[in-house]
Amino acid sequence: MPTKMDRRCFLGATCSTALGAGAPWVLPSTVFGQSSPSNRINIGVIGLGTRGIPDMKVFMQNEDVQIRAICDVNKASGGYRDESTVMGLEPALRIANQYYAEKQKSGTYNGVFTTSDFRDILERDDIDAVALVVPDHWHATMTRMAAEAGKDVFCQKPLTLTLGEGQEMIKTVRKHGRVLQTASQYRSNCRARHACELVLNGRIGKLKSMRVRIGYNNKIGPGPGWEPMPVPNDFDYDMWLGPAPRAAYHEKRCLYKFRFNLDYSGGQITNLGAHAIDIAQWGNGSSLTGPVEVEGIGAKWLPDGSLFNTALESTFRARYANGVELICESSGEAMGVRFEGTEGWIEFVLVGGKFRASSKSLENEIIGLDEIHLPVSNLERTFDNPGNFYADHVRNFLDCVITREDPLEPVEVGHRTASVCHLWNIAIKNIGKKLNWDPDKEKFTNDDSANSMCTRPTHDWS
Ligand SMILES: NC(=O)C1=CN([C@@H]2O[C@H](COP(=O)(O)OP(=O)(O)OC[C@H]3O[C@@H](n4cnc5c(N)ncnc54)[C@H](OP(=O)(O)O)[C@@H]3O)[C@@H](O)[C@H]2O)C=CC1
Ligand SMILES: O=C1CO[C@H](CO)[C@@H](O)[C@@H]1O
Repeated sequence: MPTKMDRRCFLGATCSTALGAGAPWVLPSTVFGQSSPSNRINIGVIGLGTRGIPDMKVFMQNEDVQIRAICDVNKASGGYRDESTVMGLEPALRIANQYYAEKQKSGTYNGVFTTSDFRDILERDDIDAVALVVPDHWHATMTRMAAEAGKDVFCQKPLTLTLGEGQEMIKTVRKHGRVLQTASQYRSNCRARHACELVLNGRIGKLKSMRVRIGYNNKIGPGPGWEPMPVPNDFDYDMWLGPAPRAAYHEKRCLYKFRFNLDYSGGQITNLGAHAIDIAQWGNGSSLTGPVEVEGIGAKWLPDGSLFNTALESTFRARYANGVELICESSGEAMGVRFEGTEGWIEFVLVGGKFRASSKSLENEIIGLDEIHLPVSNLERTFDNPGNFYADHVRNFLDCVITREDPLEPVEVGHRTASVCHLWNIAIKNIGKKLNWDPDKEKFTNDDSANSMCTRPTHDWS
């Protein structure tokens, strides 16, 4: 007999109508029999930095996965988020070879293909899917090319660099019948899902507002007058820049810090907003749409000419067609989302995965069979033990590669989450203006200059 919490997760899985996300159909991995090599899902990992090496390990630990190929423009260096850890192509290759050598008990393994040009991976017939763990300015281009090459895609968040990229990605992924999972892994967290199901089922009355907190910039960049640095040996800087504008090299432009330059990312607004706003969108039932009005309340930047040009901190407000208000701000408190309703509140703190609510009994609340249930990636998880939900999110992708169902965060949903982050960035460049946003047409209806910020020219890198 399932416990209360077991039962809730179980119901969530089986009754899912997947508000804003395709219903998952989780196939047991026994479908692969002995996981014979011919039945394995062959993966290429592109980008082996701060997140890429951990992602490769998560994929590798699935019995039915074979890492066939890896790609990075950097052979090896330190200076990523954890400055002293050496990452890049060579350390990743050592990790993969050692893993497979130990598994085969042969002592050696040399079966992983390496390259600094991701197109070499896309043209291989033996690759089923790619994990794109590269800076944000590459996500759209690599997704499009991977889909055209017939590969399924696990793409890191934020799915896009600009608002304009999303529809093209959706079109290409759907045209080629590919599975795409956005790596906003909190949708695989049992507590985040419970919070959203409670909100969607009216347990805090009518939802009035959502308060999102994200962190401040966590790195320091050089100020005005910074001096370019020589491009390191064994680093293909042109291929790192790719579709972004040409720019003089500085180590703080790359290696994790790309987040703080608008040519490659959107600062913490897109970096962390892609997690926290994703959960707000889920709980509001707006995963496939967006707000109708947005407003920048305040922002601080570094002096002009600094290498880092994303907002240091900011506050943003938006309103949805259902009347719900979204208030987002930079904060020293742990990243979180607080849903406030007419009869109570619920908060999900992403860092540490904590659930808080106006009433303790909400933790144990059961969602009935005839109520709204959100999709689940791992039926075993319970509220008391959300487990390794990142691994569950990856597994959900792999299951969908087999079943051809949509995963928890398909391309449309990843695009809409990223869009709210981009609206935040555009709004804080237009402080004092209330911008009306048409989420169907994906256009501002009262400001042409804001519309011009939805797309950017790209460099012809090929
Ligand atoms: N879901 C999550 O929790 C997390 C998601 N992320 C996301 O992952 C992505 C990567 O971030 P992160 O790992 O921190 O960044 P890093 O800079 O640490 O790593 C990115 C890697 O990709 C390499 N790279 C860049 N361009 C190319 C290219 N054209 N072909 C092959 N490799 C390339 C980089 O090379 P080089 O070493 O030379 O810079 C680097 O090794 C981001 O979109 C980020 O938002 C990151 C952390 C957590
Ligand atoms: O997605 C992410 C999760 O958290 C990290 C910070 O701790 C981010 O930098 C990263 O991009």
